[in-house]
Amino acid sequence: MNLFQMKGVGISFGGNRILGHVTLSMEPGEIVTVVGPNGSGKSTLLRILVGALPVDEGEVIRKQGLRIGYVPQRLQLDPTLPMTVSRMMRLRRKVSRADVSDALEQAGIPTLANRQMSELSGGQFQRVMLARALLGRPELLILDEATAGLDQPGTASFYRQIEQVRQDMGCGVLMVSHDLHVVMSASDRVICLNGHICCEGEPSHVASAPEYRALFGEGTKGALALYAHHHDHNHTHEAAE
Ligand SMILES: Nc1ncnc2c1ncn2[C@@H]1O[C@H](COP(=O)(O)OP(=O)(O)OP(=O)(O)O)[C@@H](O)[C@H]1O
Repeated sequence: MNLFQMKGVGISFGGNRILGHVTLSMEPGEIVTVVGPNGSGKSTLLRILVGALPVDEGEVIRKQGLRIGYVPQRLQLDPTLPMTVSRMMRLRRKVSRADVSDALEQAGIPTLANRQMSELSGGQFQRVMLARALLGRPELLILDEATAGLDQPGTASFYRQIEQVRQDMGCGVLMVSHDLHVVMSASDRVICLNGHICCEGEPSHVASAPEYRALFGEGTKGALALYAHHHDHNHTHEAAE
């Protein structure tokens, strides 16, 4: 049974058609990444799936009772507001301290429960967001640019954690990412979006597809080289773990 099926989905905002003819489904345990240029409708696609936006065309069928965990693009917290990680995790729903502790463990940050949110590194903050999304034991985990602002080691480490979560919990993972180099190694399937699905398939297939090359550049010889990053300086860095 698919986690969801989107059939011919389209949506417009103020007369502008943002997405059209989107047909997409996912199986349990799959890791699927959506890539595409800015404004190509990636976040809109995720928000449709979460149920936050009604579609104008087509239909979205979710597995009955599908449990979704959502990590939004950016959550702003007032840094002057004292709040521990544990309190933040229990804000929205009634959960036990044991559940919080399990979720933090799953997210790879077992020792952070009593830390202040304002003291966390970017990587640690995103793992708290991940832990929060895991509280409801999702069958589908949806992440919208969860690694935005993290450096390369932080990003790679975050994706390794996602892979671990998938193994431990068996959930499907649908994410939007601009980290093409990691996407290609961390995903089972890549969807290339630009108002419609331009191409999709295994990472190696998508990386060599002309539609993908047209969007992300010809000279990359695949995505791996695209975001190559050389360090010629040293700096101290507080990683997520
Ligand atoms: N609620 C809304 N009302 C009007 N326009 C919207 C709304 N949500 C998104 N849009 C527009 O739809 C288009 C696609 O936005 P979306 O956020 O889905 O793109 P994206 O691919 O996630 O972009 P990015 O990579 O920059 O995050 C943009 O032009 C955006 O301005």
